Amino acid sequence: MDLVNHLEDRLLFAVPKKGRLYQTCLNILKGADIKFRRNPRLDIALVQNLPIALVFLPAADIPQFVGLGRVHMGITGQDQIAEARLRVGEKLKVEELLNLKFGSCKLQVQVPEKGSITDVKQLVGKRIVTSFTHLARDYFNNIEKELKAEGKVANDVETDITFVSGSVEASCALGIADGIVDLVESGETMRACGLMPIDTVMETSAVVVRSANIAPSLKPLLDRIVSRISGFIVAQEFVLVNYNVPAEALEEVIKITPGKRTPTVSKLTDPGWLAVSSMVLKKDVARVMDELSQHKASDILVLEISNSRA
Ligand SMILES: Nc1ncnc2c1ncn2[C@@H]1O[C@H](COP(=O)(O)OP(=O)(O)OP(=O)(O)O)[C@@H](O)[C@H]1O
Ligand SMILES: O=P(O)(O)OC[C@H]1O[C@H](OP(=O)(O)OP(=O)(O)O)[C@H](O)[C@@H]1O
Repeated sequence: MDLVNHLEDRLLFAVPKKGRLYQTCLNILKGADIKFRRNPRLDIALVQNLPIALVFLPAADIPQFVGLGRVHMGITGQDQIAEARLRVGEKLKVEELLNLKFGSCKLQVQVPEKGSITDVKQLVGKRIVTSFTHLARDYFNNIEKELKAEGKVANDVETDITFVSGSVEASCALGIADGIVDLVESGETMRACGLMPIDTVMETSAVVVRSANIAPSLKPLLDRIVSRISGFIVAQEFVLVNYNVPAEALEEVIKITPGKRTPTVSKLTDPGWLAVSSMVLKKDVARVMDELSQHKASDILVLEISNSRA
């Protein structure tokens, strides 16, 4: 099929084609009932049940495609957006719509654990290797400016920033860098390479973005997709906790499970008892169950939420 001739009037949605964000993005598309079949050789896939075309791109390129209006919306990291803003400048019109709360990590300045550098100021005038050259340049410009104003370094000193596209952590060991600027999540890669963090340039997570100049006719569909994705993300974050409680304990247990908006309280056939149903953050569920038990709640059930809508 000649895909290009099928793109007109479709909402173009950019999705990372590989890397850390890829699999979760596929889960999100499924959760939003966006059905497609992708020919592995093609980076464009027509959605079967909605007038959307998915465009599979490197996460680093998505801000530029969205920000210059070549695709209408996308998913990428805030780090990539910040880098693209510095690279492209004012022409980049990209708007963050929704934080997806995955792909969370920190962009950090790292140096060899066993070296003499312990402060970023010591890296001024030295060699930095990174995939985020614009963010690193901006970060070191500020430090250089400060040190120059204080007369602590000469005016012509400039930190050397070199681009590599991956395996940044190998740079110090290979003798091409005195420090690096790279992403850290668990810290395993950093530690395995004998590096330690000395500062954080920014924190990042994956977000849904849209182009600032999108045709009004596409806006309702874009809003519908964002609402579906948002519902799916909430469903991933929360569980539903149901339990029974003596009426006199209601006030106390509601403090433990206040819900996302408010809990549902229903009568039971036994007039002294009530049933409560409330959304609880997955990460808090064990503590919440312990506290409910201590406050006379019984028959506590935890149910997965497969999807939700605000
Ligand atoms: N370790 C990590 N933990 C969480 N999120 C990460 C991590 N590494 C990267 N990310 C996020 O994912 C985005 C894409 O990074 P990734 O390195 O996966 O991309 P890639 O270069 O396209 O893929 P690959 O490294 O496989 O070539 C980053 O910009 C960041 O927002
Ligand atoms: O703190 P950690 O949990 O170890 O994660 C950090 C690593 O993850 C990313 O790279 P990735 O593995 O995606 O590959 P890359 O180095 O080729 O970009 C990042 O660039 C770090 O190398």
